[in-house]
Amino acid sequence: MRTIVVDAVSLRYPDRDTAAVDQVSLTIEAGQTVAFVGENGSGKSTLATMIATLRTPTGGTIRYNGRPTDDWDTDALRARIAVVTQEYHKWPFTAATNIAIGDLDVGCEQDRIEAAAARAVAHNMINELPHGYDTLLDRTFAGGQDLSGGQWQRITAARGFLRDADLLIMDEPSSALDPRAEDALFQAIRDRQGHGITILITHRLANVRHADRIYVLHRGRLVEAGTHDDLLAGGGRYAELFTLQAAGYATPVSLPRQTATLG
Ligand SMILES: Nc1ncnc2c1ncn2[C@@H]1O[C@H](COP(=O)(O)OP(=O)(O)OP(=O)(O)O)[C@@H](O)[C@H]1O
Repeated sequence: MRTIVVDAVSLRYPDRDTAAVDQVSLTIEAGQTVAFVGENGSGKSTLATMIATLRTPTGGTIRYNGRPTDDWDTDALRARIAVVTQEYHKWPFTAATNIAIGDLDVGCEQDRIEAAAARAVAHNMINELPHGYDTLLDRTFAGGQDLSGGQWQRITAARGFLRDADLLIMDEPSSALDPRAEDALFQAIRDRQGHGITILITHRLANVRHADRIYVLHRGRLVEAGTHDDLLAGGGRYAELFTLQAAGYATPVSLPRQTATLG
């Protein structure tokens, strides 16, 4: 994929008075990692799902390599796109099948599944399950096992890496991950930089510093765009949100002087 052009794209949900995404224009070049940031409800996921061809804009056009999405064979286009969201499905199949679920029609070798799991910090965790990759991830079956939220999120991220897609969209991929897993996942996302296009949506702004371009959305509109350094220097909304979050981490932790008495 050489370019994705988003040209004055809008989307208004049928039951809403205002547009969730309002006349947004941006261009993503081959190999770029870009981030969509902004407060809750600012339109990040809606914009990403339109770019992933999962929703149709109510205004404007999206072009892949210069051709509007309508001119593409939808299945062929979607086969080049992988989307990881917070709302994942838990399939009552093995760990391996849960990772390969979107690509079963093309067949997946075990080593590819394991490589994707490793990038998603899931490989060791799966190996520790009673039957490794063959463990059934559903407790209602004999020998089956459920996973924690963070473990499921790793399986979901592995689904995204498996396809080695031209475009990978990661929408809050780390909300349930522990700090070590989160750091490793974002390193794997950074490793794509210069190869495929990655769109990253996250509220943890420390993780978007390396993005080639950061797009800031507010009430559906694109209000700022630039690198982390550009946006910090600009002193706008991104700088405000980043500084607010960084201050939370910089504050020294003061332990309470007295231990609360239980009972
Ligand atoms: N299926 C839907 N039907 C109606 N309105 C929706 C739907 N999905 C989202 N919205 C509305 O569209 C707006 C943008 O939502 P969206 O999920 O794109 O924001 P977001 O920036 O991704 O938010 P968050 O940070 O909370 O994930 C919000 O006002 C939301 O309430």
